[in-house]
Amino acid sequence: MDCLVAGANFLLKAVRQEAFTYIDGVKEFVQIDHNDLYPYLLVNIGSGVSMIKVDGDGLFERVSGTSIGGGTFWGLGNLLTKCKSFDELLELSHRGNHRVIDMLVGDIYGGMDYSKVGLPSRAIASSFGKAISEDKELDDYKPEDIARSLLRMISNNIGQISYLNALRFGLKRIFFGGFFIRGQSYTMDTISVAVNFWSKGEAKAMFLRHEGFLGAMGAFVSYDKQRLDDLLAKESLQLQVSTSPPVDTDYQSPLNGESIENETINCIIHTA
Ligand SMILES: Nc1ncnc2c1ncn2[C@@H]1O[C@H](COP(=O)(O)OP(=O)(O)OP(=O)(O)O)[C@@H](O)[C@H]1O
Ligand SMILES: CC(C)(CO)[C@@H](O)C(=O)NCCC(=O)O
Repeated sequence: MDCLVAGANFLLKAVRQEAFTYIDGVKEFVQIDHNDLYPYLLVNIGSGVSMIKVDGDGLFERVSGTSIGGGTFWGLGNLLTKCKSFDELLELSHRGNHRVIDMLVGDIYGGMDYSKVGLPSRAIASSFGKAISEDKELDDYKPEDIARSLLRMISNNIGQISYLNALRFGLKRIFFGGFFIRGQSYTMDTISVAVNFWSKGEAKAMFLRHEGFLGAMGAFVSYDKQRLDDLLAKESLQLQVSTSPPVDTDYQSPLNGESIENETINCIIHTA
């Protein structure tokens, strides 16, 4: 966890366009003022989910978490859809319709909003709730609809718990990282919507371009920390970041092939 936090702190300080919001398919980079970074909530979505209040370099507390995370999506998705890989499950979820299985507020209130308590008709009243009210077996549902409901359920839940923890500690910023996100638009959109919904528009989810590599980056920078701190202080360090996948893996870039001006392939540290 030390490495995870060190990696997030380093990237947020060293990479010009590291954090971004993702709302309705629109990505907007957020300028981070190095002197006003802390405190923030770091939500790392790996197999499980850790929520960490970060107060400075090496200063952090794991304030919450949930076992319903990336491993749940992959594990339950595997059982329910029989897909063979995580990428196949994600791909399925892109094609699915969650309304087939999720019970919406409108399903309960005759297609209407439940305005009195601020719930729109399209809000999910109960994830997978329709599956109880119909005489259907698992095989009667399309794997893509199951995958979509599952992704939505898990992403919504993480977004909600994250916001409640930010509220609990008065944190203005929530950064989401971890290999579960993988720059996937639907995942990010759902988390953003959840944070927006539960905060009544007060908070915005922010994502990290190098979300899957926070721990590795932290381990790297912690190896010779004093030297890196000196270099950062002198601003003689440039980090060039990848917007393209490494050649020998099937890793999908968080930017889905998009490139950002003047930034190049691979994570290279120049010490000028
Ligand atoms: N190609 C992939 N194969 C398997 N899982 C993937 C893939 N891409 C993304 N994931 C997601 O990443 C999750 C694992 O993330 P990560 O490697 O960060 O977790 P971890 O280090 O095992 O978890 P934790 O932080 O709980 O210790 C998987 O559960 C899955 O949801
Ligand atoms: C157990 C760890 C910290 C391992 O990295 C992670 O998987 C996690 O945060 N799981 C969630 C545990 C919980 O808070 O219920």
